[in-house]
Amino acid sequence: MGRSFEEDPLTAALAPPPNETPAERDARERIEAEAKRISDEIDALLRREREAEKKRKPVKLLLLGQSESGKTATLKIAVDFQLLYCKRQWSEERASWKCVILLNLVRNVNDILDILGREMAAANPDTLPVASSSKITPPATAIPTSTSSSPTSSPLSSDSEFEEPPPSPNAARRQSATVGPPVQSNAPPLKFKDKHRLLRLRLAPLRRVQADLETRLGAAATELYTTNTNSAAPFDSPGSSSSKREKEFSVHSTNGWKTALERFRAARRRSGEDSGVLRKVRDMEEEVLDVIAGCREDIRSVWEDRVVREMLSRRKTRIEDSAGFFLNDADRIARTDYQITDDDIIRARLRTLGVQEYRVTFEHGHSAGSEWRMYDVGGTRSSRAVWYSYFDDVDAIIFLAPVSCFDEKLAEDRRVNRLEDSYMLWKSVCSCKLLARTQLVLFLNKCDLLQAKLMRGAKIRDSVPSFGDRRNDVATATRSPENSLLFALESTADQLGLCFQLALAPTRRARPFAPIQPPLLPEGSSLAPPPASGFITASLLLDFQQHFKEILRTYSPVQRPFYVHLTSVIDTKSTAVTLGAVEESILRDHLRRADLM
Ligand SMILES: Nc1nc2c(ncn2[C@@H]2O[C@H](COP(=O)(O)OP(=O)(O)OP(=O)(O)O)[C@@H](O)[C@H]2O)c(=O)[nH]1
Ligand SMILES: [Mg+2]
Repeated sequence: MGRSFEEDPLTAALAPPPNETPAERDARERIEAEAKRISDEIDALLRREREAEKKRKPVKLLLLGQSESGKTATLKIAVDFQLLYCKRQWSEERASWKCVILLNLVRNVNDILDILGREMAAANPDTLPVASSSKITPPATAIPTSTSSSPTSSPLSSDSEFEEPPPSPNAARRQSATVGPPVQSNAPPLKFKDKHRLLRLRLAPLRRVQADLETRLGAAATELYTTNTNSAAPFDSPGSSSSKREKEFSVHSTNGWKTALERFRAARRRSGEDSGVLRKVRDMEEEVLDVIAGCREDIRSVWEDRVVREMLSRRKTRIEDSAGFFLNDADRIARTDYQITDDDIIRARLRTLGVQEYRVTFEHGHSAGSEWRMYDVGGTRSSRAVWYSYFDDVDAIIFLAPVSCFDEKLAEDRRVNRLEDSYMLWKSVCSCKLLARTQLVLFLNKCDLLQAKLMRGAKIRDSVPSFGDRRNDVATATRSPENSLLFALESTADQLGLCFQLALAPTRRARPFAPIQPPLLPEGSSLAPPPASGFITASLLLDFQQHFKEILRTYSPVQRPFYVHLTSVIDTKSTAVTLGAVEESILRDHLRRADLM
């Protein structure tokens, strides 16, 4: 039974005094209002402190996916375009990317020269190997062959320098991985001329440039072409197989491409100190640039040569789709005054070894005040064993699946289709109990390359058995009016580099991931179907999405939303928009999790 008003001492104490005059009441109410204001302020302060406390716990984000899926490219954009805080750290690093870009360019050229050499030898065995007594004038400068070579001797001072060194063992492996066998066809034989022989001679110094740059940059500079790991995701059972499995590299936050670049910087510093004493050895980067700049015209000639293009096309070799392709930019890059651009850095290819950690404190936007820890991992099969140790307490994973690779094999295991590998890896991530409450964000990446590939007539059903009878043709894309609209939307969005979020609803519904800029449909456009290639791409992307979504739904220990984005990560502007949306969503989840704790 409750107490009466008269009996409750608190109520009695708070009640206005009896016989209160209007002036006394005004004064009392003013005091009470002021007390309430102060109390509200204290409440707000406490709320802010609680929020800040939640934010103080770092947001942990992992980038996962197979090798060459675009993890490091995504991280570069996150750092360079989103996280202004570490601009300075980044700008220090960006200069070092120059040598990576030069290596990428030189490698493009040497890959072509290797094929050219073999084709010429096959076409006319008498002309090769190249005679050392050739009188061809080489490019004006070259770099020392190795750190042990005498700084005073000119690398081009003897005739033997005109001999083409055989491809390095790694180059040979690279060849077998990236270049198919000569295609038997009824086409007339290719007509190689003296010009091709001269080009091979004049570009021969680039082999040494490549070898030197690879030596300086270390293991990250070379791709991995074999592995003793057969499993897509050796982190599945950490207690057994993965912990015992031989690891490619140890886990170390300073390992990998940062280390590779630092090695290069250190070499540069040492070279600078030496030159202060003897002035015999010029700065490595300048020397590399001198050689490459001396080869500029020849690089252009070989890349624009009709016979060379025909040769590559007959072998179905698409150097332009390979990671770190810079031949179309050779005119701009092969100059002594080459100025590196942001775009070059995003497109540069350097393999990640081990795990790279980035710690960033946001100064602006939704995450202002919160610390983010981002981990970029090596994606080759033998690197995956170390991933598991980073799964604990992770807020979100951005999983990159390169969809253009549906007809390619893993470089490190030529028996495995790259798309199938992504499916297996995604399945392992989805089913991992430690990640049961982690937000998974899927990037179906390399949509630009997928579009280009489909326009050239590639067929997915020929390459991906798990795709069954689904067909990547226009009829499939137009199977229902509802889907037509969706395909049109997605196809258009795809062309704009926009993104979609699909909920785990039974019906297929796509909605734009806010905030989206530019608008979903460009001004003046309608929902009229885009060209057939757009339909094909959209159809395939939907099938890819559906497959990934089914895996998530089937194997997740706890049901969770399916977040998917269609990306061409090298399109920096739209990727920055996507990352903004992802950041907001991850932060929201992070704060919600903190509330539950
Ligand atoms: N055309 C195109 N190229 C891309 C895209 N995403 C990444 N790349 C390029 O693909 C290459 C490989 O990307 P990386 O970011 O190095 O791949 P990674 O996943 O970090 O690979 P690992 O470090 O070996 O695990 C780079 O040259 C990128 O510039 C894309 O959407 N389109
Ligand atoms: Mg990487």
